[in-house]
Amino acid sequence: MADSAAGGTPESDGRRGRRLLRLLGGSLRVSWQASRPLFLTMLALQVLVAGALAGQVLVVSALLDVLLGLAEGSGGLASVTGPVLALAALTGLATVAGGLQASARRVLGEHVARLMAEEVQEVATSVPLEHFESATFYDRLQRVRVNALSRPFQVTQGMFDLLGSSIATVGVGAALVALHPVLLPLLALGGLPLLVTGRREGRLEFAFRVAQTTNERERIYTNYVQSSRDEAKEIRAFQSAPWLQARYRELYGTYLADLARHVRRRALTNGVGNLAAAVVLAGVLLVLAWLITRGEVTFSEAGAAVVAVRMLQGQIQGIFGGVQQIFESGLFLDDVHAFLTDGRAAARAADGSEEPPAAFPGVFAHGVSFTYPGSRRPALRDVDLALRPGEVVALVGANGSGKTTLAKLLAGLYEPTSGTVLWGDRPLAGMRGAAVRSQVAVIFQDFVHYAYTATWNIALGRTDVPVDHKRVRRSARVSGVDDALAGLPDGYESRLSRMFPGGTELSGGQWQRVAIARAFYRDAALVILDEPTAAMDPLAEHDLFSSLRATLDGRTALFVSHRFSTVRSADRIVVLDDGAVVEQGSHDELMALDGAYAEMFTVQARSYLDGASAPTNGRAEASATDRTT
Ligand SMILES: Nc1ncnc2c1ncn2[C@@H]1O[C@H](COP(=O)(O)OP(=O)(O)OP(=O)(O)O)[C@@H](O)[C@H]1O
Repeated sequence: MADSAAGGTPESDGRRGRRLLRLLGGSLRVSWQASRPLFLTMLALQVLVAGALAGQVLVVSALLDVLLGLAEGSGGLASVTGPVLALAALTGLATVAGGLQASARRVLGEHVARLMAEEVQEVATSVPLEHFESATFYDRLQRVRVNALSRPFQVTQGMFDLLGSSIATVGVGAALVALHPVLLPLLALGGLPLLVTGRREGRLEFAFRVAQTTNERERIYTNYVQSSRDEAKEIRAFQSAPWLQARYRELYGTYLADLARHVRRRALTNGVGNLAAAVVLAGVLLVLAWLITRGEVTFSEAGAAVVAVRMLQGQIQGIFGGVQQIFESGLFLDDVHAFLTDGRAAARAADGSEEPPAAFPGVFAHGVSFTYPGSRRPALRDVDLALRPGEVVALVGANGSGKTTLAKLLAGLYEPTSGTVLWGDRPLAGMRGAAVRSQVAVIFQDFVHYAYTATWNIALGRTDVPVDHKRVRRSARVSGVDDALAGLPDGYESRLSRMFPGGTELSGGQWQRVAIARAFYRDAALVILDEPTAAMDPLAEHDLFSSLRATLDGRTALFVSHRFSTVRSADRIVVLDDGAVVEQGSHDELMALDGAYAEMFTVQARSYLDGASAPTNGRAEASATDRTT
C-alpha cells in the first residue's frame, strides 16, 4: 500500500484543496448514509441555534433603546415587556435547541462510527494475506481503526459548526454593520491569525500521531499481554511481569516525553493565534469607544455593539475552529480514505474473475517458489506437487521446512513468488477467490478459538447458508467432540470462553477437535489439515485417522503431521526439506528408498520403542508404538 498518506508527501495547494473538498463531500455522505433523520434534525437545530443567536443582538439593541428611553423618562414599564420576553424566548430557544442538538450529535456520531467500523472490517478481512506480514500495514490499520470511527463525523460536525457560526455571523454581522460599517471588517480580521495557526496545529497533530503509531501499538500489545487470559499463566510461571511492566513504562515514558514536546509546540501556535485575535478584539472595542466620543454611535447602539462584538467574536472563533477541525480531521480522513481505497484495490487486484469448475479438479503446484514479503530466504523452492481428486496426501519435514507455507499456497491464500498453482488445468490466480475458497476447508495449527458458542465455533465453517444444527452435531461426532460439547452446562449453546458471563473452557485437544469439526462442517471438496492432531491423545488420533477415509467420503485431503503413525496411512507422502520436495511416494515406497523419510520414521519409531519400558505414560506410548511399527 502506498505510504504517501502516512508520510505527507509534498503536494500543491490546488490538489490539496480538491482533495479536501472530496473528503468533505465524503464525510457528509457518510453521515447522511448513517442516518438521514438524525442528519436533518442536526442541520435544522444548527440553523435554529444560529438564527436565535442573531435574533438576540437585534433584540438587545431594541431593549437597550427602550431602557435608555425609560432612563430619560419616556415610555412605561410595559414597553420593556416585549423585548424582554423576546430575549428570554430566543435565549431559551438557543439553549434548548443546543441541548437537543448535542443529543442528536451523540447518536449520529455512533451511527457514523458503526458504518465506518464496518468499512474498515470489510477491508481488513479482504486484503491479501501478505498485508499482514508488514509492520507498515499494522501501523496504518491501528491509525485507521482509531480515526475511522471518529474523524468522519468530526468533519461533518466541523462543517455544521461552520454553517451555524456563519449563519449567526451573517445575522449578528448585519446587525453590527447597521450600527457602524467599520466594526465588522475589523472583527473579521481577528479570525485570520486563527486560520493560519489552526492549519499549522492540524499538521502538527497529524505528524505527531503518525510518528507515535508504532509506539502506541507496542504499548497496546504490552498492555494486552499483561491482561489477557492466555498469557496470564505463563507470565506468572516465568515471573516475566516486571520486565513487561518496565517495557510498558519505557514505551509510555518515550510517548510522554514526545507528547510534552508536541503539546508545547501546539500550545505555542494556538497561543499566538488567540493572542492576535484578542488584540484585534481590543482594537475593535477601542474603535467603538472612539466612535462614541465622536458621536457617530449612540450609547444604546454602542451597548448593542459590545454585545454583538462579543457574540461575533465567539462565532468567528467558531468558524475558524470549525475550519481547523475540518483541516485536522481531513488529514486523518485522507489516511482512512487511502487505506480503504488501497485495500479494496489490492483485494480486487489479487482476485481473478474466472469461475472454477463446479467439481474439484485437483490442485497442482508447478515449479512453485515463495518468499515471504520482507524476507530474504525463500520458504519454498521450485516445488512440484499434485493433489488429485480423492487423494489423501501427507506433508512431512522438519520445523521450518515449508509445510504450512505450501498448504497456504495450495489453499489459494498466498500467490507464489514464481511458478504456478493450477486448479485443474487453469491457474488458480485467475479464478474468483471466493469461489475457490468455498471448495476448500483449511485448519491451521494456530486455528481460532472463537469466544462464541460451541455451535458457532463449528458453524463458522460455512456462514453463507443458515446454520444447520444437525450437521454441526454430525461434524462434532466425526471429530470426537460431540459428547464433550453436549455435556457442557448449556450444551452446544455454551460459550467457549471465560471472557464472557457463563462461559466455559475446553482442553487443548477438545479445541482441536472443535476446529476439525469446523473443517468437516464446511463440507468442502478439498480438506487441508495442518497438524490437526498435535494436541490430541494418541488414541483419539488413531480413531480419527482410522475413520478419516470414511469421513472424507471421497474428498481430497492434504494433511501436515509430525506423527508418522498418522502419516503412513496417506496415499502419498511428500517430504519437504528446506523448502524443496526431496522425496515423495507411499509409506512402503519411501521406506524402501531408505532416504530422509525412512530415517525420520525409524528415529521416531525407535524412540517410542526405547521409551516403552519406561513406567510413565506406558499405555499411550505402547499404543503409539503399535501403530508406528
Ligand atoms: N509469515 C512469515 N514471514 C516470514 N517468514 C515466515 C513466515 N512464516 C514462516 N516463515 C518462514 O518460512 C519458512 C517455512 O515456514 P513454515 O511455517 O512453512 O514451516 P513448517 O514446515 O510448517 O514448520 P513447522 O513444522 O514448524 O510448522 C521458515 O523458515 C519460517 O521461518
